[in-house]
Amino acid sequence: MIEVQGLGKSFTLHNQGGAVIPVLEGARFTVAQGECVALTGASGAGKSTVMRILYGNYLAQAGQVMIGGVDLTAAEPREILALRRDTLGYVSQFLRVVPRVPTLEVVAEPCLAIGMEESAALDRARGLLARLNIPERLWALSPTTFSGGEQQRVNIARGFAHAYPALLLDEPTASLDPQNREVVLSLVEEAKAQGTAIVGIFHDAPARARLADREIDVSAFTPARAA
Ligand SMILES: Nc1ncnc2c1ncn2[C@@H]1O[C@H](COP(=O)(O)OP(=O)(O)OP(=O)(O)O)[C@@H](O)[C@H]1O
Repeated sequence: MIEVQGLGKSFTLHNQGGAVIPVLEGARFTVAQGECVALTGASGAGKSTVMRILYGNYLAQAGQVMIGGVDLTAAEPREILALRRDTLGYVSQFLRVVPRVPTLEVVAEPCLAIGMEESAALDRARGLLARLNIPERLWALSPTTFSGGEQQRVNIARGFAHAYPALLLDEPTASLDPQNREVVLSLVEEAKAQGTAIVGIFHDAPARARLADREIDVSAFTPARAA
């Protein structure tokens, strides 16, 4: 489902004399349907950079990233948007929403975007919000004023609304209480069971041990630095 080959990435700091920071070289891995792969490696090794390349936010200088038949290193912006709508989900700790849109619509939106009937999309959103313990009195309000933990849970509900074939998880259990952490772990397990290919960063080591079938240490892809 996800195939990374010969991936290379460096950053050029144009406002700092054009300094070049090489981060990845020759990165390669694959993630099959129903498999969860955890990215590991010390801080600064490049975990977030790999995730951003996989989501099409950063462009790689070398290599290929195939997700659901689309090569992200060569795709047009509209192809990336279509991939994100249909195939590739991303759950981070942080919610980014349009102000004034009610929570229920925020969560239902990915299902509406793929053409699901409105009543089914709203049912799905209600089910996820209830499961993630967002009080029903909040569903008609915009999540912009919610607490950090509530926003994180709304974001998770939105990320799991549509059963994406591929899913990127950036610390999905960070700062959750034990009960909601357990709900999120179950959602990830259900997605795996449905065949979703998952790449995640989990600083929560017990969560990583439970969910990940394999770990990939991205420091193996650090370019050899000239002495
Ligand atoms: N937009 C950017 N511009 C310049 N350098 C960047 C950029 N993004 C990442 N880097 C550099 O790439 C390297 C890898 O960073 P990255 O955030 O991917 O590491 P990480 O493994 O996710 O670290 P952490 O566990 O601390 O989040 C770092 O040296 C960082 O400074």
